[in-house]
Amino acid sequence: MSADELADAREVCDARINLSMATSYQTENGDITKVNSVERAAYAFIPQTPIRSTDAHLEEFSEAMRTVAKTLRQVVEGKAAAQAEAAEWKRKYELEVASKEQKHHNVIKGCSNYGKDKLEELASQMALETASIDQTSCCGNHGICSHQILQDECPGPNRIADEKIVGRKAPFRLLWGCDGDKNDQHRRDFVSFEKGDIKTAERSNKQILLKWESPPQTVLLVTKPNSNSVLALCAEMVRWLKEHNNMNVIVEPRVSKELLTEDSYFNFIQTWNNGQEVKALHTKVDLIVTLGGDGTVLWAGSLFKGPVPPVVAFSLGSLGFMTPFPSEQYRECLANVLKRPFSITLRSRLQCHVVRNAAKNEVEIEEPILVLNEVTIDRGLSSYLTYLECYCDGSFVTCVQGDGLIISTTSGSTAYSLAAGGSMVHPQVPGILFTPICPHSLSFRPLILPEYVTLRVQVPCNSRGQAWASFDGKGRIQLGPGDALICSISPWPVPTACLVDSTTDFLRSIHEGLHWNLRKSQSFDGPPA
Ligand SMILES: NC(=O)c1ccc[n+]([C@@H]2O[C@H](COP(=O)([O-])OP(=O)(O)OC[C@H]3O[C@@H](n4cnc5c(N)ncnc54)[C@H](O)[C@@H]3O)[C@@H](O)[C@H]2O)c1
Ligand SMILES: Nc1ncnc2c1ncn2[C@@H]1O[C@H](COP(=O)(O)OP(=O)(O)OP(=O)(O)O)[C@@H](O)[C@H]1O
Repeated sequence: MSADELADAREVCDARINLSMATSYQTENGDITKVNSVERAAYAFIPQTPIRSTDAHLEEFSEAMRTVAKTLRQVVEGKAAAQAEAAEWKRKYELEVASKEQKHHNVIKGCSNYGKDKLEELASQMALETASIDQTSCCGNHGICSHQILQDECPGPNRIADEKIVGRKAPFRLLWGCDGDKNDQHRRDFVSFEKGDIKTAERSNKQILLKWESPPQTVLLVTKPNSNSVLALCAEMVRWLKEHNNMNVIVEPRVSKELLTEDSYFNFIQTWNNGQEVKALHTKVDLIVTLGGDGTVLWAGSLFKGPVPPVVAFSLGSLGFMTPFPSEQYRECLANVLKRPFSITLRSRLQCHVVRNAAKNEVEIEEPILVLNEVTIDRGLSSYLTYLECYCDGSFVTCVQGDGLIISTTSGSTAYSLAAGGSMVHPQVPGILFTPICPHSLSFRPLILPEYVTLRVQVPCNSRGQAWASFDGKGRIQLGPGDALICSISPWPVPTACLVDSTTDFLRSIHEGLHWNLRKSQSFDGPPA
């Protein structure tokens, strides 16, 4: 070895000694700065020494092996602990099952020895005890309590201990939003949660039938104007109702005049002279008969701001989506409706309020406007985009920028909303349709919201223009910046008589009225599938 080689070897040794000292220093004191300066010196030397590189790899390898060994040891120890714990839980569970069986046996034995009086006494004690056990839990006062059912165990001396076992599931109750406490029985029809298992009511046939308890006596006839054929049929029907059924007939003032001009025979018909009498109509009318198209049904509904008597709609229009009865067979149809039970569709209506300057909370209290089809908020004659802010129960829904918005009932889903791209919805489905008109957006799909929400459509204060609200295509009202329209489902539906039943009539209307999904069938002699 030359003198130079010897000097190099010494430097290597010195550096290795420094490094190991520095490492132990780090372990003992954790002084990172010092270690780093030593490491820097060491690593500066490493490229020059193949010995250092091999040592470092060996150190890393042994460290890795130590880590693997440690992990394996932990796994083995953990598995053993888990097995021991599982065995302990199994033992406890078996003990509990055995003890429960024994107690249950005792209770049944106890029960069979009790007389009826004793059982009643125990049951009432049980109710008292339960009330005192948990004063905060609900027992039907605010909703349906699941633990009302959990308490249905056979009473006996071990009742409280039993309850602990029977009531393993935490009792809970379902509460019903803002309506609070009323009408639990009605709600049980929709959802039950016996023993804490939430279950919806069985889907039986929910077709509603109307059965007269005493014969109907008064008919209101509503007819499409400006039609001689309708007036002729009206006159014929009035005669038949009077002569064959001895019924009182009420018609609109316009129709009364027309009939009396034709023949003084119609002196017996009744009509009204003012709005007060219209308001009282629902107290006198047993049945409404309409002669016309869908517009006449809408018109008849609009005469009733509260309850609506059942409507029998004869078809004398072109589409007749809501007019299932054929006018040529009016005698048979009316005879059936007057004497036998018949199916009805409860068509929900929207009640709409216009609120002026809603931003300042200046609420204008007026009678709501009721619509059977829809309320439309559009740009009217304005050439600007309508800009509308929409809220659902106080939550922001969206801003409409386009020609407008349709808020529709499910009955109205086949009218304007359908033309604007909304879904067709069976009229008995409880919902409100939210359908934009020509939105200037690629992603504005129509929505269907639950029937219990309240919608608020507001023209923002900084809107460039006005908007217009119209109700079943009529009665336009201007909405200025800051004004709002508020709508929700009215408690007063329009009950319409069905020719067959709600579903059959609906499907017949979309097939025959709208030619829904009409397509020539593919011939069978094409290429194999
Ligand atoms: N682009 C459109 O489709 C459009 C535009 C404006 C109004 N309308 C609808 O017209 C209704 C007013 O009806 P009208 O007879 O007084 O006016 P109308 O005489 O202009 O008739 C409108 C058409 O809509 C049909 N229609 C009405 N209600 C329907 C329903 N629930 N289901 C299926 N079709 C229905 C009618 O049979 C008629 O063919 C409004 O409530 C609105 O829904 C539709
Ligand atoms: N009793 C009424 N008084 C005033 N207007 C009515 C009355 N009945 C219907 N109308 C109006 O007359 C218009 C036409 O009525 P309707 O839709 O019933 O007939 P139609 O247009 O011939 O039928 P279809 O719409 O099926 O073609 C509607 O705008 C409706 O509002």
